[in-house]
Amino acid sequence: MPGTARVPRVLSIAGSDPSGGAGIQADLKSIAAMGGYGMCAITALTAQNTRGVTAVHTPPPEFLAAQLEAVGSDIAVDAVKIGMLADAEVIRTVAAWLDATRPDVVVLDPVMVATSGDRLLAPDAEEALRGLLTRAHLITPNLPELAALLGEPTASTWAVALDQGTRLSERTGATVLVKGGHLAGSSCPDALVDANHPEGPLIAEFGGERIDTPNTHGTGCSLSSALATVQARTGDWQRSLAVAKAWLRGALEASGELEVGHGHGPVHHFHHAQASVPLAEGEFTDSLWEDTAKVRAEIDALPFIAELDGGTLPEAHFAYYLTQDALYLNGYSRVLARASALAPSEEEQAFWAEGARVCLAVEAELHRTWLSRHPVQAHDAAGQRLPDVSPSGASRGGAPRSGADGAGRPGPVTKAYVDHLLAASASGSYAVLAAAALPCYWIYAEVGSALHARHAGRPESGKHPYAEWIGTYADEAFAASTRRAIAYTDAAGRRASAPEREAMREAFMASSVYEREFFDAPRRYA
Ligand SMILES: Nc1ncnc2c1ncn2[C@@H]1O[C@H](COP(=O)(O)OP(=O)(O)OP(=O)(O)O)[C@@H](O)[C@H]1O
Ligand SMILES: Cc1ncc(COP(=O)(O)O)c(N)n1
Repeated sequence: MPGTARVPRVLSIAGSDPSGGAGIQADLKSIAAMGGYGMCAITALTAQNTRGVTAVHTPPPEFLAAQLEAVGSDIAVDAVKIGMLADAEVIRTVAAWLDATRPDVVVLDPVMVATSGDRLLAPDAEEALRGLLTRAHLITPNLPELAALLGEPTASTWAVALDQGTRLSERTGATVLVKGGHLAGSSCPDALVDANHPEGPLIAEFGGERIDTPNTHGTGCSLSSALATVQARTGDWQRSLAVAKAWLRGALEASGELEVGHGHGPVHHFHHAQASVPLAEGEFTDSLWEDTAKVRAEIDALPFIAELDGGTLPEAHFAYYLTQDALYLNGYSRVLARASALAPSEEEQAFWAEGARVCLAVEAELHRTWLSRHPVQAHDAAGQRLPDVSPSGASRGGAPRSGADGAGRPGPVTKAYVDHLLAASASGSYAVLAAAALPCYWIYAEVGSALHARHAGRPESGKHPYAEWIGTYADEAFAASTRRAIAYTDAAGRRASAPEREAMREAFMASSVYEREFFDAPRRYA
């Protein structure tokens, strides 16, 4: 019975296209894309590419019969898709096999002429092809093929096409998929026509806008084999077409990403699965890092970095930076504690918990040392120059802190950054939270080690007002933690679903932008 196979075993009986866009190559990709197990019996070999067909070789029909026998004698076939048949002998071979096996789902794409205009069926084989139509459950001709099968001129309007489809359905007893791909104009409708429906003739139309792309090589092959596969799962042509058509639309839209050939290129059969392609270790976080190249270049070019490096950073800016850093660390500590709570392994749980503890220790140390030497000015830069952005002047940690105690108030960047991290915590996704938390490790470590390396190479470094601070950037323990944070985020990314990976990408980018803003905040708000 059709409509029961979880992984439908689908046999394509069709020609080979070595350029991979049409024929059995397109069929196998489409069947796999729809969750089926693809098989193929090759009717003919073509030499073709996206520009056209240069040669066709049709092996002896006995060899096709041997392929069909080999598959059919061993494997249950849930659905069959038939494509290029080359000549009348091949058609007779396929007809005999269908009569002997009577598959539950037979989709016949009556391939006659390629998109390029090259013939794929001998002219004298058209009559034999008409004879095969009655053995199909669904026939999927394009408009010129529909007309040729009826011996009529090609329809130039959708109404005439539907009328022709109805008559072909009447004559063959099959359902006909009338395809609007060859119509002129901006719409590209399809319709399932069943003239023999027990409750009267049925025409189910599926509208669609034409996608502006030259990459239409193999659309008919792909749609028919996708339909055969989904039909084996659902047993319902309308539901199957809705799925296959939406998928094909995405494949046409994403076709430009493939950059295959110079003529009519193929569609992107696995566009929907691109984001869940298995990744090698480090590949995901490398791509996150690559995404933020521009933001990181902007950080390197900030006056704050050059002034810190050159020792010319105004002390008020440095004090503002330290104050905000302490406030940030308090919020960040809570975020890391949440990462610990969500972590999938004890090793990761302990890592983030230790990170949370270290943040509080560093915050306390900042107050004890640097902030006592570089106090925030009495007017509290963040609180005075800007409206207080935190309700009740509370720090991210929730403990009320006024400017008067010297701890300062979170500036707009600190607040926005920590709020973004807290939102990632609230998402409930460990992967998204790890991606949001990572730039604070990774970008800080990179900026710090570059600054430290530049500074250490200079002889006058001893007289530098920020030399001691820059010295803290050479912390090997922090570099090691950064490597572990990268590895855990990478592993989470490799496990993540496609939408979760996308959310990770967005979270990492947003945090990287906040890193840039954080370094620039003293100039703007101190
Ligand atoms: N530019 C396009 N935009 C949107 N849908 C399209 C476009 N071109 C073709 N299609 C869709 O692709 C499917 C195949 O249609 P088409 O009429 O091109 O068949 P075909 O000529 O048999 O295909 P092939 O190019 O493989 O020979 C149909 O569902 C059609 O609506
Ligand atoms: C082997 C083979 N089968 C079918 C087609 C039709 O596809 P299109 O019309 O998109 O060229 C083809 N070109 N090659």
